Amino acid sequence: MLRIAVPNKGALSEAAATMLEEAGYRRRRDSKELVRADPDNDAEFFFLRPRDIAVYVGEGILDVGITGRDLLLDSGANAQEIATLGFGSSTFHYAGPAGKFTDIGQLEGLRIATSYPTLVAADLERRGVSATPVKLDGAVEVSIQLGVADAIADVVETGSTLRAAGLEVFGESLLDSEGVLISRKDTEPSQAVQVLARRLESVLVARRYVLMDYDVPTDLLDEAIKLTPGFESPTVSAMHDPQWMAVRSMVTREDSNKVMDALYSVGARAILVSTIHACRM
Ligand SMILES: Nc1ncnc2c1ncn2[C@@H]1O[C@H](COP(=O)(O)OP(=O)(O)OP(=O)(O)O)[C@@H](O)[C@H]1O
Ligand SMILES: O=P(O)(O)OC[C@H]1O[C@H](OP(=O)(O)OP(=O)(O)O)[C@H](O)[C@@H]1O
Ligand SMILES: [Mg+2]
Repeated sequence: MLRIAVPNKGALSEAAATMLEEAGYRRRRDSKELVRADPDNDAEFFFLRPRDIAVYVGEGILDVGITGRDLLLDSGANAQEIATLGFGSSTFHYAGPAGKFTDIGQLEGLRIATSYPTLVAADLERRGVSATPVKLDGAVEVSIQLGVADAIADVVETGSTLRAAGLEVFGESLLDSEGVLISRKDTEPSQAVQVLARRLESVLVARRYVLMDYDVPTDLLDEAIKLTPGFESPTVSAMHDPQWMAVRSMVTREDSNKVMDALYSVGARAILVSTIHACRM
């Protein structure tokens, strides 16, 4: 039985649940359910605080989990990233009152409020800056105004929380984070974990790519398939009329309209795009 840790709430929970559902796993019935059996997939889901997930996985209590890279690093848990999941992206930055700081070195001797004290302490040490992390659970943007800190270090997604508090980032970001699949460090992920990872990777591919079909005059085939090289190689099929060929290939969703325009210019016709419901690459 594969035991999987999933964020029970917060910024990662909805996207994680949707992705698992698309990967064929059972979704929980309501947001209060903390354990969900999925016998069809020989799996059991545990809905936990994302901050705690790395600890359960690092201890080997649960086999695999979904959390944020920033939370994984801050936990110091014995867990490793085995896949990136393409949601929950954020950056992690130092910030202070607008105009006050330009350089991380200016934090020497100051207090820095953060919900990620381990991450921040490690970053300061690496930079040789001696400052004091002040651990807060959240709403760290207001801590400067309340006099418990001189600067903050926090997750920045759109930047609107910082702006609303009259703060701005300074210095380089500490890290770029996103949702990740994690397993215990120094242990080869089991077959079942590898199947889960492959299913999740397939969801990303199915979201990112479309299937493109078109007909092209046989003498223009080589020119057309340069525009749609696909993964391994495009599928080229004969048509009833020998002057035409049919081509099928995967194209990134993002590029699909440009590719269709270019194919049309080359002479391709009946260009069709379909979504990929599921795949294994
Ligand atoms: N706008 C965002 N705010 C907070 N976390 C975000 C955001 N965008 C992405 N994340 C990521 O989500 C994870 C934090 O999830 P968590 O559930 O702890 O935060 P939260 O949504 O702030 O929940 P909480 O209600 O406990 O504050 C981190 O990996 C973080 O990088
Ligand atoms: O750059 P933004 O798009 O504004 O997002 C980042 C903000 O969102 C999160 O806070 P959250 O709303 O989770 O509240 P919290 O501080 O209590 O965790 C995070 O801690 C930042 O404060
Ligand atoms: Mg939060």
